[in-house]
Amino acid sequence: MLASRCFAAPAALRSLPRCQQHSQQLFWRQAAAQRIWRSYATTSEKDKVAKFKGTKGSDGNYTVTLIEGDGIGPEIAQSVKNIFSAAKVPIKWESVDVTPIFKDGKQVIPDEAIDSVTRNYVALKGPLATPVGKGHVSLNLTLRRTFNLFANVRPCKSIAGYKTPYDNVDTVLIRENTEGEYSGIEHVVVDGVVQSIKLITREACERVLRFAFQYAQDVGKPKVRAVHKATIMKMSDGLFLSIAKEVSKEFPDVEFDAELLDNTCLKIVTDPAPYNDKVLVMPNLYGDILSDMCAGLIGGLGLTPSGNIGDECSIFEAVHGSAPDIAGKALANPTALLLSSIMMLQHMGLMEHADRIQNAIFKTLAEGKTITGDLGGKAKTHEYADAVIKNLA
Ligand SMILES: NC(=O)C1=CN([C@@H]2O[C@H](COP(=O)(O)OP(=O)(O)OC[C@H]3O[C@@H](n4cnc5c(N)ncnc54)[C@H](O)[C@@H]3O)[C@@H](O)[C@H]2O)C=CC1
Ligand SMILES: O=C(O)CCC(=O)C(=O)O
Ligand SMILES: [Mg+2]
Repeated sequence: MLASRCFAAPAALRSLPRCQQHSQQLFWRQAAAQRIWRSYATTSEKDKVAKFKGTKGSDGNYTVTLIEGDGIGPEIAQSVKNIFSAAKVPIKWESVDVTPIFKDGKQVIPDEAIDSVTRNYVALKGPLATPVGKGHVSLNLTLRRTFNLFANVRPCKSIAGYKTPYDNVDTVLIRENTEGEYSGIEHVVVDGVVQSIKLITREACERVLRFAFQYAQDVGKPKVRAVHKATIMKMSDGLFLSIAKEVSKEFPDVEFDAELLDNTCLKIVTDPAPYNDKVLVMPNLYGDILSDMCAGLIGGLGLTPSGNIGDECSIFEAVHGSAPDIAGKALANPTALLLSSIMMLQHMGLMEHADRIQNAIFKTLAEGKTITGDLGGKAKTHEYADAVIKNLA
């Protein structure tokens, strides 16, 4: 179905040489799915936006797509399901499998999965493993592009009661989520020489930067800082930076500055406190790396959530991957996926449920009696989830 949908790749891509366009075909074809415009003739703008934040069925439940994912995915997804069920959250999960299938000689995500997210607007996703080198392209990236989830919001906040070298980390990183170094446009120039293209477009920069300024305003962070390396990538990061300056003029109440990525890395691990009043916004790969680094400041990848936000659909997922080293052993910390599901509930406007579950998570972590191995505890994944359920009371 996807392959047959007509979708024009952006002009910036069409102008690339043929061989480079080719490696992008999967992404752009799947991006066609988010072009299946629905008719809003009878829907007001306000209703339209509300609709994208989940639709309530006649039984009072919202249907949310669930992609359990690989490795530790099913174990941590089970914790979320158990806790949501105990907390009587009005959500019905629609589980889908995104294992790529061959279609017209290409590997694509099954239509059922694409259709489910398109229909429900909101999804929770476990980690999806990407093979190193040869093999299918990242399904994480494919999903982000398919649904045009242009902003990846990655908050990272110290957990009360869990001691790390810093008690006061409160960073928010917003990562451009559809292009940049993740574009996957690579080819062999001659034997022994390969080229990888960092594609940056004005359109994608503008939308993520505008989102970052708006986000800062909405959550009361007074500053936005663009993190870049425009000293070296003068054209690509240079474009990102110059658009950041332009967009900043639309938000006179938000202070704007910029910092070189390597300097940010040094300064944030030396003292994260000066970053608490800022939203950091950056090209794709920088956000990927910096968000894992920030997770290290508060206790690791078991604790950091994220949201992939688009104009229509949104997919919430942990920052971490499939953790093959601990998969199937009930050692995984489900907190990161749980906090992602809290971001999802907040996005859907289900604030009371979000607060109640979040309080139970933080109480369980602060008590420190039933925490998982990554945090120095002995609890199995399900034992921690059971402790959270007890703390819902
Ligand atoms: N968004 C996604 O779905 C992501 C997928 N990946 C994929 O995951 C696979 C594995 O990648 P890695 O580099 O090993 O990164 P990873 O994030 O899966 O694991 C890194 C380290 O953190 C630990 N860890 C991660 N999550 C944890 C949790 N919830 N509880 C306790 N410990 C946890 C792991 O045991 C491992 O030691 C790769 O195939 C990669 O492509 C990686 C990052 C994000
Ligand atoms: O798709 C992948 O394999 C990696 C994704 C990733 O590391 C991330 O989104 O943070
Ligand atoms: Mg990553």
